[in-house]
This record gives sequence, C-alpha cells and structure tokens, in this order.
Amino acid sequence: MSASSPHGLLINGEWVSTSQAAPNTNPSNLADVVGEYAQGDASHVDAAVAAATAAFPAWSTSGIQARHDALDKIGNEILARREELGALLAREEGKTRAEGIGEVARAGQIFKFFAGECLRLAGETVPSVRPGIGVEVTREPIGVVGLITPWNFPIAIPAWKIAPALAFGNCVVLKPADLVPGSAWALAEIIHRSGIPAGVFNLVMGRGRVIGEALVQHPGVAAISFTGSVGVGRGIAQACVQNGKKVQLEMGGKNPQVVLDDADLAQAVELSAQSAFYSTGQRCTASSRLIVTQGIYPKFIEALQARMAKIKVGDALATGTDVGPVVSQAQLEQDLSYVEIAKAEGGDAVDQFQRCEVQLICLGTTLVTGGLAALFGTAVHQFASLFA
Ligand SMILES: NC(=O)C1=CN([C@@H]2O[C@H](COP(=O)(O)OP(=O)(O)OC[C@H]3O[C@@H](n4cnc5c(N)ncnc54)[C@H](O)[C@@H]3O)[C@@H](O)[C@H]2O)C=CC1
Ligand SMILES: O=Cc1ccc(S(=O)(=O)O)cc1
Repeated sequence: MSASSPHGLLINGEWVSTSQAAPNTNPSNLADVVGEYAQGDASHVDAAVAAATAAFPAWSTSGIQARHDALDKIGNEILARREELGALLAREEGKTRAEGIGEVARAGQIFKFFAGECLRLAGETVPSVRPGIGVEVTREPIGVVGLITPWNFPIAIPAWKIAPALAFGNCVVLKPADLVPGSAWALAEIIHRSGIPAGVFNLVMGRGRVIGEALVQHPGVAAISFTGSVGVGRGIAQACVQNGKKVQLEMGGKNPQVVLDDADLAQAVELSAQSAFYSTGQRCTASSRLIVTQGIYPKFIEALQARMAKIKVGDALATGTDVGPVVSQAQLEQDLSYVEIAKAEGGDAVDQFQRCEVQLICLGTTLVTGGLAALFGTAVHQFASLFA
C-alpha cells in the first residue's frame, strides 16, 4: 500500500495495510478525524520482529558514521517541519500548538543529540587485581528492542527511545499509544525516508493488549522500554523477568510542590500554575499536590486563584488557548473521579472548574483546598489539570 490514508504499519521497509483501522480523533473537536490508522495483530508483531532480527547483524556493524548520518538527517527533518508536525500533535493529543511545536523540536534535538553520541561511543579499560590481566568494558547492542509509548508525548517519548536504540546499533519495533498514532506515523515516515536499511525500524500500531503484549512475550525481542501506567508497567516487568528480557520502565509519579513562608510569592504562584495546569497536567513532571506552610497559605491561595482565572482553556489549535482539552473521554472521567476523591478526602471547595462546549473534552483548571495532608493520600498519578 502507499503511505496515504489509512496509514499503514511499517514492516521491513514496506507500508503494510491491515484488515482493521481505527480513527484518530481530535479531542478539541470530536467531529474532526485526523486520519485512519491501521491496527495490527500478533502476526504483524511476528513479521516486524523477524525483519528487525534479520536487519540486526548488518546494522549493528554498520559503523558509527553511518548511524550518525541517519540520525542527524532524521533530526534535521523533524526540526525543519516542527510547525507542521507540532500542529498535527496538538490536533491529535490536545496540547496547545506552542506546546506541540516545542515537543516536536525536542524530538528533533533528541535525534541530533544521539547522532552525536554515535561518534563518541566509548568503553573503559581498567586494571585487574590479577597481575598481567586487563579488563575491557565495551558497550554492545542487544538486538531487537520493543518500544511501547504513551499518549501524552506522542513524538518526544518515541524519540527518547528510538534514537538511543538505533544509535547503539539495535533494531526497533515501535508500538505507539492507540490514542495518538499520527505523530508516531509521521516520525516513522521520516525514519523510513532517511535511508536506514529495511527492517532496522518498524512501526506496529494497535491495541496495547494485542500489540504490546505480543511484543513483551515475543522470544525474538531482547528488551522492552515502556512508558505508561503503573498497572501495565508492573505486568510488563513481571513478564520480562520471566522471559529473561531486559526492561526499562517509566511509570506514574506524584509530584508535590512545596511553598514555604519565605517563598517569592509571584514566582511560587507562576511555577505552581504552570506546573499543574499547562499541558493539561498530562505530563510526568506535572505537580498535582501542593504543600503550603501556614504563614503564606492565604495570600498564596488567593494569588493562585487569580492566576488560574487568567488561564484560557479551549481548542488546542486556537490562538490564545493556554490549556487544551483532556486527551480522551476516558481520561476526562478518570480526572473527574480524582476531583471526587479529593473532595471525599477532606477538600473544602473546588474553586475553579470549567467545562467547555459540547465538542471539547475539557477539564479546565481545578484547585481543591484544605485538608492537604489527607488529600490524595494514595500515590495516584492523576494526569489532570488539578491541584489538591
Ligand atoms: N509517566 C508517564 O509519562 C505516563 C503515565 N501514564 C499514566 O497512566 C494512566 C493511563 O494512561 P494509559 O494510556 O491508559 O496508559 P497505559 O499504560 O494503558 O498505556 C501506555 C502504553 O502501553 C500500551 N499497553 C496497554 N496495555 C498494555 C499491555 N497489557 N501490554 C503491553 N502494552 C500495553 C498502550 O497501548 C500504550 O501504548 C494515565 O492517566 C497516567 O496516570 C500514562 C502515560 C504516560
Ligand atoms: O511525560 C513527561 C515528559 C515527557 C517528555 C518531556 S520532553 O519533551 O522530552 O522534555 C518532558 C516530560
């Protein structure tokens, strides 16, 4: 098939169509379908792993200059197309256009950084305790790596994982998040045209329980790198240990922001507002818990509420929007359930809360005050523009 819609899988350097495809919907406007994207099954994982396995001997010995040149070229194209790809990202994920462009630029820089790393591959020689014996430490590729990525950074997190894997001579099967296949597909298309050999990089889109699990269970996959929820990550860790695979996990976090009596009020308010609400709070580094000492508490809360009132929530692509929609209806429902938990755990009031027009999946910005020690006692990674 061609690279046109429905967007196919990339296996062994070929675009592959499937019997199933899924729409990629704009969370700012549910009537806007970004595109149809192929949904693979376990047989596509088998084919992608076989292609990557076949490509591995040549790629892993291809030389650092060839790998540098490929990654540098990919990085340059991403950077040159940052506006277009940033708009696509904002359209499919709901972060604002500026945030989308910033993320795309970051992805381009990541490829260029790892292009540089190809050229300074180093090892170590260390003396042994046994006379006349030397110890040499070298870094070697491990084979085929399966990369499973989340929806909140649809291009930067794939870039974090793909670029170093390729730089050090591994071959890749990427399974992007089902909600946001568009940015990953665009990235795959750029990688495909960069001239890297067929099979070195493969894209298999589809459901986590189908494609993700098939990758994790596949005997031909030497390592898995995963970013996503705690529950899924735990299951992946167990399966990888059982199957003798290397595994790298980045899962939920719960980031508190501490504001002490002697804080610079304006700076503390700005950092808190940016950290909690921008990117719709859908960021591993977002703060979701505020710990404020008593001396500054009243003026801090008042100033934070005034700052929140200025945040414009709306269509991610519209001029002037500060905070775009929540990524999906399911995530919105999860976010709303956290507001209820916060209230049930002793929150006094929901001070700011906006829901947008029918077409928008929006949470708005929410602050729950009071009972701070009790609030969200569980280590929930809430991913909502919500401060408790
Ligand atoms: N630390 C972070 O950056 C992230 C944290 N999260 C947290 O996870 C919550 C839920 O987000 P989800 O998208 O539902 O995360 P998720 O963990 O379900 O999905 C992440 C990736 O894993 C895949 N996946 C799902 N089930 C799988 C399975 N059984 N085996 C292998 N792969 C599987 C998904 O298709 C996706 O590509 C968020 O609300 C947030 O709290 C989500 C994304 C990123
Ligand atoms: O989810 C957390 C996250 C993901 C990506 C980045 S960056 O764009 O690479 O800086 C930051 C935070």
